[in-house]
Amino acid sequence: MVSKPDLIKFGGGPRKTELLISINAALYKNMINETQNQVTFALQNVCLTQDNKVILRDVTVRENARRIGIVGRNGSGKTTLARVLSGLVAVTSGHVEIGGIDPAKNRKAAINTVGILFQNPDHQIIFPTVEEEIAFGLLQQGHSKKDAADLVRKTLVDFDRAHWAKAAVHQLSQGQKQLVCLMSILAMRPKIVILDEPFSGLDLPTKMQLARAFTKIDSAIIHISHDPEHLKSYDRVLWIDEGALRMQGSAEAVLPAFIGEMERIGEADDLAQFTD
Ligand SMILES: Nc1ncnc2c1ncn2[C@@H]1O[C@H](COP(=O)(O)OP(=O)(O)OP(=O)(O)O)[C@@H](O)[C@H]1O
Repeated sequence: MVSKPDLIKFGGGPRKTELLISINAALYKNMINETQNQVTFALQNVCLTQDNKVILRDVTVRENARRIGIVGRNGSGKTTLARVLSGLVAVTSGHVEIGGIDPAKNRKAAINTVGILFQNPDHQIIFPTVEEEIAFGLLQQGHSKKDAADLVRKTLVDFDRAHWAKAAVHQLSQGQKQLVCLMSILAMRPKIVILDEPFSGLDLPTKMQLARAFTKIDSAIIHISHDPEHLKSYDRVLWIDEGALRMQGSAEAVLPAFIGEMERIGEADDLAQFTD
């Protein structure tokens, strides 16, 4: 369990659905701000073992792009990699650098460098009202109460949600809570935003609305997903398989290879197997 101060505010369906998501991906790509920053990160021989289980296996990778996707099956290690990149988890061996820092060793710099949007907003939100939730990260960054309040207001206005300031978070829908988490992260102006399965559990209209909110992200983006549809428009994609880097390259190169392998596995019945 990650403590709140460490929870840096960063975190073959029906054809019609696929079509809508594709349209949305195209819309998203066109709306992306061309001045967006790039993510630079490098992992050198990164291994991570937790509770005697090897989760990341000798991952060596270097990337420098505006938007990087990370794809992989359930349990392949994507979320763990996101935690490593944000500095929430220290590696067992190897070296991690993102945005010019080692995020686990330099926590203060990490708060200003990387924001992470988690899969489940209920794991991220702890304050009763929207404005308190957004203010928290800003206060952690060292802003005065007044500056934090101004930045909260500005962020809400940027998202056309000024009327949400006093709203009780527990009364919001999952999609609305996810948007609160996103606003909390962006208010802090991180250089890099990590999105960890941000559409998980959301219905299609909510996904589309959240995807539009992502277009307001000027920071570089690392987007983690098991669904290749979400990463089609990304500059670079890493495929993580059983804790190791299986492939890296353009979305056009990696995603078809990933889909082919997923279909091959889907034809078989590996759900029958137990893993260690
Ligand atoms: N603290 C831990 N101790 C032991 N095993 C863990 C721990 N955290 C994660 N794991 C295991 O490590 C593997 C990778 O988990 P992780 O959550 O990083 O995968 P993921 O690709 O994000 O999966 P999903 O898509 O299902 O969210 C899984 O088998 C998980 O059960």
